[in-house]
Amino acid sequence: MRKLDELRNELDRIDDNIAKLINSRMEIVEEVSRYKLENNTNTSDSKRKLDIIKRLKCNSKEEYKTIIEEIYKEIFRESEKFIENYKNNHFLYGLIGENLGHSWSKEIHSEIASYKYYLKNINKNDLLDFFKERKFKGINVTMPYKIDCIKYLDKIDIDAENIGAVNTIVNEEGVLTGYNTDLYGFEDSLKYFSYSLKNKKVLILGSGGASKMVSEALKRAGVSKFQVISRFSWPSYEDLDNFLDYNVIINTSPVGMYPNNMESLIDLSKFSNLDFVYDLIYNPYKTKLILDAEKIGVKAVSGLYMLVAQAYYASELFLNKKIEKNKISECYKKILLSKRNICLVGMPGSGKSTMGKILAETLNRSLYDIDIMIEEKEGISISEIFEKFGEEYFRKAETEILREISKESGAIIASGGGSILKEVNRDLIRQNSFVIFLDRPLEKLERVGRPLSKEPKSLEKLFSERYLIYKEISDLRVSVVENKEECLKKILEGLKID
Ligand SMILES: Nc1ncnc2c1ncn2[C@@H]1O[C@H](COP(=O)(O)OP(=O)(O)OP(=O)(O)O)[C@@H](O)[C@H]1O
Ligand SMILES: O=C(O)C1=C[C@@H](O)[C@@H](O)[C@H](O)C1
Ligand SMILES: [Mg+2]
Repeated sequence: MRKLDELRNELDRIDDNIAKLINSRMEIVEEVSRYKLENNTNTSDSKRKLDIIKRLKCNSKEEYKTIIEEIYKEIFRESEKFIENYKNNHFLYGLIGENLGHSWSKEIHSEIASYKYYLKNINKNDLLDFFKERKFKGINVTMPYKIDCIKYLDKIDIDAENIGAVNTIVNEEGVLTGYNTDLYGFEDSLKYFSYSLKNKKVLILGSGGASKMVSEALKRAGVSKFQVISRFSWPSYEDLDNFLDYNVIINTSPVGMYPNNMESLIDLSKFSNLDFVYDLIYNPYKTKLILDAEKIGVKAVSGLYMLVAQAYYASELFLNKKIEKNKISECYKKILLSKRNICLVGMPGSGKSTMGKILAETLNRSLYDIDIMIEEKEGISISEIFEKFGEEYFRKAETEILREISKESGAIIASGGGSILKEVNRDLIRQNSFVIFLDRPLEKLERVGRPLSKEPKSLEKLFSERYLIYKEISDLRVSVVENKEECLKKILEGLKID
């Protein structure tokens, strides 16, 4: 038998190795912490932990299995503690709320200032601890905590107090002050879009924190009358007939917000004096309410500019310094460009798939080629779908796919040539897309494998039926030059991307 000293020396060597390995493990855990902070991911994955313990026990001697289990439980506990602490210590600037998957605030703040800004989902039950610890320097607050958070503050700014909701909190040496920069963002947006609410009769849809903010803004703007419409009390959406002479509708409710795109509770055509619609929602860029307003020629504004402007004012408060005002419109334009899809429309064979692919590669964005997606789903070619099931079947499949794809942000969409014939498809495309019409001379259009334009005569007919619709739906018309690189250049110039 070996002597005790000898055995202890052996243990020391093994411990050195274990400590080295634990250090290496913790370095990875630190990377995981960073990843989880950046991506707003929750810490614990119980199934994964159980699987690991099971695997490690499999590789261990029968009499050591429990030891392995206990040691690993401890390693997991400590690692989780480390991750939680890391996330709390590094969450200096950011947004708290309940479902932040939809938020664009991270990108916006990184355009406006140089601090790192993170998103943090918090459960109602953890709110108290979060504010007790108060490790952050400056945060934004969104649904559903804009009202609830007030009780944790030490001070509240007068405008936020009048509104009764807070979206910005600054921590100055442990003292928390609440502000409402949504108000200033909203007011700025009206100036940017040159609309004055003075002497207007305004309907506000929704009765939450954002509705309170808009009510305050309306008082400050000197509106002649305003009315909040709420699902829960009088007047509700059933009572709208009493307000059909109103001039302005402002939606502060989440109806129509991603992922419930295309929902609206209002029939705008009934309103006789409507001249302005404002939807505070920014994803989708154009809600159904906005698309409907545009269709009847009513000026309509989306929530994106306001979102950028409120972030700008929050940034000034976080940093306690002035930031150049032109940052707002610069950032607005950048975010609009990066978050809107680019949808290519045009005649069959005009180059939508080809230029879509090149654009996606150049801009490093996802590509959705609707025709290809239908072929993949059905397992046969477009020509075969037409032959076997007819055009109506194809059109249905096209709308179904568009309904999902058009909710995306920042993607390239190669649409089917005839998709713009249906109003629902036009709405789906326009909600989030910058639409580019690839206008290619008739004689250059490829006709092979395209059931509706096989014959020259039918191609001419399609052209006369569709040309005006392509022009009307598009934000940009590009005359296709017979050189793909030149064509790409023209598209990028139109988009103003260098
Ligand atoms: N700018 C261009 N210069 C030269 N050739 C081009 C250009 N754009 C597309 N092409 C060619 O034109 C043909 C048709 O292009 P493509 O298949 O991309 O059209 P499409 O609009 O997607 O058609 P469909 O509506 O049938 O899906 C292809 O052979 C492609 O290589
Ligand atoms: O969705 C978002 O990212 C936000 C929405 C509004 O509540 C803002 O007040 C908040 O600052 C950020
Ligand atoms: Mg194509």
